Amino acid sequence: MTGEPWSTGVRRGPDGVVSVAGVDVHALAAEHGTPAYVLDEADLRTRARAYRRAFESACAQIGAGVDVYYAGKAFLSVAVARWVHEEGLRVDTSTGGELAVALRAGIPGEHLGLHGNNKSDAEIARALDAGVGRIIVDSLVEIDRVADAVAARGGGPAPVMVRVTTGVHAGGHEYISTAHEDQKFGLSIATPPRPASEQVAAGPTTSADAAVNGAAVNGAAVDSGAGDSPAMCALLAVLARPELRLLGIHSHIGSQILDPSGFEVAARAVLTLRAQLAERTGVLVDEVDLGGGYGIAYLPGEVALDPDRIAKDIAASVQGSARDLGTPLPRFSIEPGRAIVGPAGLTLYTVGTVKPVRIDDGRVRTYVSIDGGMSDNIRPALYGAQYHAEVVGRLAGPETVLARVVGKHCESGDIVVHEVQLPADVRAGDLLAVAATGAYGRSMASNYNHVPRPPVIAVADGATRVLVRRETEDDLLALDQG
Ligand SMILES: Cc1ncc(COP(=O)(O)O)c(C=O)c1O
Ligand SMILES: N[C@@H](CCCC[NH3+])C(=O)O
Repeated sequence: MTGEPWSTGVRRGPDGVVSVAGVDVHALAAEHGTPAYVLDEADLRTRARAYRRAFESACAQIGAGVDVYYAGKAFLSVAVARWVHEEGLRVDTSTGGELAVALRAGIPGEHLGLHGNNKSDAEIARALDAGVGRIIVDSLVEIDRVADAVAARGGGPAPVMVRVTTGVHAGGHEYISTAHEDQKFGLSIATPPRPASEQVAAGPTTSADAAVNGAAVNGAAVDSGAGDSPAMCALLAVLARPELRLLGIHSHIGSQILDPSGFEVAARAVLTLRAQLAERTGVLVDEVDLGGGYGIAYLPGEVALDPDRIAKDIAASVQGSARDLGTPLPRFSIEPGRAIVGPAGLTLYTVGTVKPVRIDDGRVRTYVSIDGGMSDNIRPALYGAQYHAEVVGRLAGPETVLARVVGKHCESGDIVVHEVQLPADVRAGDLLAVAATGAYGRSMASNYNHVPRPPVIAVADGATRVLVRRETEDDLLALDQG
């Protein structure tokens, strides 16, 4: 039991007992209880460093600068924000809550970004107070909202990027693919076909007018009047507001991407838009962000994207596109989340019941119920995501059964692992670990059925440390006003 999908600190001893970074699972369970998210600090740091180094070296080869932002939505705590920052990454946040964690960690504002398709005025104000390095605007109406907030408080212009959608559809599930057109994120680079009746409508006379006019209709307008794409309208709208400094263009094409070709297509599309804006206005934006989405291994035999390979490929395609377009290279950034924290985590559970169930084709499926479930890992229920599990507290015989690992919630879709071979003698009291749960496990956890959320325990050099404590029933009841 070494190698993917387990973190690099995971070992199985001769007695069959698994340890993480030198701490065995019995000690973990005795000290912290189950279920518990267990995070291998050295593994996480190594991955953060690997992404930064891979992109720095690939970008140095082509003469471009690069920043790597850790996408905090995958999992953020004060310690994790500090670790990734110590490893030279910046932090990308997508809500006021994530921003609060990053600020509590002491990350300087200029190393933070704020995303979100519906930022509140309070979130925008907090980002401006913190002096974040970039606010990624996601709609036309938000451009005015941010600019008005800057105008009201005075001070220098706020650095913004415009999030665009390139039409590239990539990723593991429709819900986690974010750059195709029929979804809520970003502004499309495609020019919408205009009904013939509108084609002779008099357009505004300048780019700035066009942008402002395009942005004015409750944020619903998608055309400046000059036949522009929503993305171009947004870029022009930003340039039209002196309270904003247009830093660059942002594109995130999806998540859990294992076929890297989508990144190259998106890079070309974004650089083309950058060149078009320069031709139109004389403004060549400095930065291009190609988002996150780098896929990891969830099952034995799956192969994660290799940071060195992907960095070289993306750098080459940025270089090729810039050359073809005759524009200088931009500074360049990426936002991996899952690839940094996903493989570093596992969830440790205790088996409660084992129930053989005869299924349609006459086979028997062994339902193994653990002490957590969809409240600590919603991904199988939400996306049909696949995970791998093993009995980790003892040696098991060679015989296995077809098992389904299920939770304790009142929901038949409460499945944590759809299908896995477990030891035939799997039984109550067994410790069971599910691999690669570091990303989007705790961060998407809920209190369904009033189940308190598990703690996040960091392990390093044979010692454990509670990063996020276990919730208690008292925590839940404290919210209930009677
Ligand atoms: C804008 C943005 N950046 C970065 C990420 C991180 O993605 P991942 O965790 O797949 O790397 C996401 C989530 O998909 C995102 O929406
Ligand atoms: N939450 C998603 C990924 C993030 C998608 C949003 N950008 C997952 O668990 O895979």
